[in-house]
Amino acid sequence: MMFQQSSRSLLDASKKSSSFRWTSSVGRTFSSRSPQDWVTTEETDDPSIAILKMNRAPANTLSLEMCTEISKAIKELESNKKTQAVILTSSLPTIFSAGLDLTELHNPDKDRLPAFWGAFQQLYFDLYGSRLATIGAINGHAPAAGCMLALSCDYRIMSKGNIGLNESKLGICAPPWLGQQFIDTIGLRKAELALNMGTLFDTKAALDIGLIDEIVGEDDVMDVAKTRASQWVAIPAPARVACKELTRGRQLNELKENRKQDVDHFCSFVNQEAMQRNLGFYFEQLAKRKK
Ligand SMILES: CCCCCC/C=C\CC(=O)SCCNC(=O)CCNC(=O)[C@H](O)C(C)(C)COP(=O)(O)OP(=O)(O)OC[C@H]1O[C@@H](n2cnc3c(N)ncnc32)[C@H](O)[C@@H]1OP(=O)(O)O
Repeated sequence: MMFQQSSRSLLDASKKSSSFRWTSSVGRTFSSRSPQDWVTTEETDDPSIAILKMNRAPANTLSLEMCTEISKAIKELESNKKTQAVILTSSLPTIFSAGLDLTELHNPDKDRLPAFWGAFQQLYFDLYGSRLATIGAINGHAPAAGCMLALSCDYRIMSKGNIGLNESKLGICAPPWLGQQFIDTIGLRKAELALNMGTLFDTKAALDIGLIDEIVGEDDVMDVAKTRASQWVAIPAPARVACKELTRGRQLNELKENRKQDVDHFCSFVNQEAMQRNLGFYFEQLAKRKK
């Protein structure tokens, strides 16, 4: 049953014909429903627990609009006093989120690039710093910025796919605040190895390294997520929020104070010729992989 939505319901969306088409910088055409349909919220039988689903086929990649829609949905859920927990998941069969939309990074629109990075920063603030208990129901691949979404949750369950920060394989490095989330979660030495090698972990390895908290069967993901959400909601909210402030406040404030420098650094880094060559090569390989 749908309730307070970031926009229209999935049912409404399915009645609409495809309304969004664009051509990527390597000439592939994407088509999708409009951005308002990329994120939907649903209620559960417990009014304190909501579900936030990412529905941006084919890979739930994070474009400027996708980041904005997820942020908007979190804010809308937070504005309802009854809501205490959100389960973040994907409606796609094998992908949680494939990370940043590479069409934003490759041959970028120079005016749009800072706004894009600002929206990604904002998503980090909204999810990592949410007053809600956040349960990541990771039901597919979660590389790079997809892993950021997972790391920003309070508790992570995963059924299938690979997860990690593979940026080095693209010739780039995760920003300091994302790297820090990774270090804070799995520890410095393991993060150092994984960041350098661009390692993506399967569920077993991710559990072993502490990147996820639990492996669950594919059919059990939502049931387990709801059970875990109930356990988090059972903790008095002020204590829960204070614990989050204790463990995440410093990192959030650090980026808040350095937002502009972080945007500038990102834009100049991405605009370098060598970076564009690396990204173009990686993107081409991705497109060719299936063929
Ligand atoms: C200071 C500098 C800071 C830099 C910023 C650092 C922060 C974050 C960086 C990122 O997030 S960069 C993105 C990293 N993501 C990846 O490397 C994942 C790439 N994708 C894959 O490996 C695979 O798609 C998958 C996730 C393993 C799924 O594989 P599957 O075989 O199931 O699906 P595909 O056919 O490969 O994909 C479907 C469709 O989506 C397109 N696509 C996938 N990922 C992206 C992406 N990140 N951006 C844009 N498009 C993507 C893929 O090409 C396919 O397109 P079509 O061929 O169907 O047109």
